[in-house]
Amino acid sequence: MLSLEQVKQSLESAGQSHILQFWPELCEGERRAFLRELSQLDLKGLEDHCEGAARAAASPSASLDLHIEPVSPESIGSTRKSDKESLAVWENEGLLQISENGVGVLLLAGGQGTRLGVQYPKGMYNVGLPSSKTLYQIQAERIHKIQELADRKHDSKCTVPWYIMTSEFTLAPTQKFFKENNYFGLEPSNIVMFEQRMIPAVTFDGKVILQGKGKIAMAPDGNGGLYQALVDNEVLEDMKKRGVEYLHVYCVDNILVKMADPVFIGFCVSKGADCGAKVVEKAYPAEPVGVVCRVRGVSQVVEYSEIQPETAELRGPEGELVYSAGNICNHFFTRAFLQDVAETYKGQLKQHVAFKKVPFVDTCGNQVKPSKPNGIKMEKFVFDVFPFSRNFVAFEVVREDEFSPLKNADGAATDSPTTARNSLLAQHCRWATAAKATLLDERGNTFASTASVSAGDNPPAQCEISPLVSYFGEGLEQLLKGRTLPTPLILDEKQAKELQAQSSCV
Ligand SMILES: CC(=O)N[C@H]1[C@@H](OP(=O)(O)OP(=O)(O)OC[C@H]2O[C@@H](n3ccc(=O)[nH]c3=O)[C@H](O)[C@@H]2O)O[C@H](CO)[C@@H](O)[C@@H]1O
Repeated sequence: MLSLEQVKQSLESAGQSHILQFWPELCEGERRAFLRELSQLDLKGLEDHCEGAARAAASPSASLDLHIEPVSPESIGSTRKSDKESLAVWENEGLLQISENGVGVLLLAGGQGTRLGVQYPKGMYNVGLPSSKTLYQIQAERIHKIQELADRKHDSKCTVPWYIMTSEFTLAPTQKFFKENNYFGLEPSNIVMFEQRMIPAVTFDGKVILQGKGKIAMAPDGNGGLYQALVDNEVLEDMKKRGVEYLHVYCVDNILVKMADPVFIGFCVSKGADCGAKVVEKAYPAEPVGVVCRVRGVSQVVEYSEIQPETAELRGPEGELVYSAGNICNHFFTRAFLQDVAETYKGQLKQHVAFKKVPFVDTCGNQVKPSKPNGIKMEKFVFDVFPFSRNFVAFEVVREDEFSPLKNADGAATDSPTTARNSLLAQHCRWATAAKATLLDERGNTFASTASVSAGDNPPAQCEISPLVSYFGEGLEQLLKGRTLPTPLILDEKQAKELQAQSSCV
């Protein structure tokens, strides 16, 4: 820990002496805690950070819209447009890589979930499924299942390690939650949690904001903080030790996420890609998803907060959106590419500016909750490494099968707990129907399968299939074919065993 004198000098030379203005009022314990916090700050980089933020506030970066063009449809792989044989080849390739311990998954879970409005990590959220499973549990069970599918196919005993990037806000509660839930049956040594860095929020004129008299307003450095965090926590070394060559990076809130999706992994590997992104067709111009496109000829994502509405609304001759490749925050990276980023490109990542309402103490020491933005948070984005890729590929998937994010609290028309729950249940109904089962509602009427995702729609049948039973709908016909099943139905491992036993008796 630095001395008060050392910290004082550094703050003075960075033009930030106001940070210690309430020092005389702090008690001994508060002083110690504050000094510890300040010692951990990158005091050398503080001046640059504050000046950069002030510059960005004064002249927001020019829009990229003048230089963007869509990715050509031929350069996007697609589950919808590919024949069954190609899909099977990719799936086999992916399962092979998984069976050889070559694939890991990395969860971005450092965000604060402000829009959802909960005080705990989003992964702990229960969207109200019949099983009451949380997002973390669903994801853990998908890892279990994909390991099992790869093992069964290749007679292996593989591991898909789960890397979880957290932040100061989410690390402790996530660790506690996993421990309390016995790591959802996964081997704890195969779950690697690590923390991303935090950076100070700054006023428009470049002064660090004090959240309390002895506390700086800090925020995680964006999901692009991943690359620094990989270095800080020696994650690439851990991957190397385990033989992990391919990483599937994904965000916490998509209830339909296919962890280590063998089709996606296999597609990227067979194309020799070092970097890839799954996309879905955008639902409407203002949908809050980034778009995969080309800027000055180079593939990248333009974030929804940075594209001009006129550009987002552009339509082609058939009425389709010109910029329709919606980023679902599911990325593929080779370890070699991540190593290059860590060694060469990490420092070149763009800083994105977000204007936020940051609670602060005013000069008289009063706590203020601003009603309009008063501060700047600088963030890096995970996809900003795409331009450094030598072979970037995009892969289009079907929204109903793969994308239903939880962003907003209930009451919102989209991306809420209700829409997430309905998307999963609707998918499971489709699987059950495809496996030739008939589902009955409480009055004994037959349910039609649906792709419902809108909050206003009728809820689909309460049919939930545990990921431990089926990962993408496989293996259900032998359990369900020809059966008429009442709902609510939770098809978990126990029930699957019973159905299996009944089928073998027939
Ligand atoms: C920058 C980015 O990726 N934007 C994507 C993100 O937007 P969106 O704005 O929805 O991104 P979120 O703020 O939800 O963050 C995405 C993920 O990153 C994590 N996180 C966020 C901030 C942070 O400092 N650390 C951290 O780990 C979150 O926990 C979450 O898992 O998801 C959308 C799809 O749902 C995409 O269309 C957007 O292009």
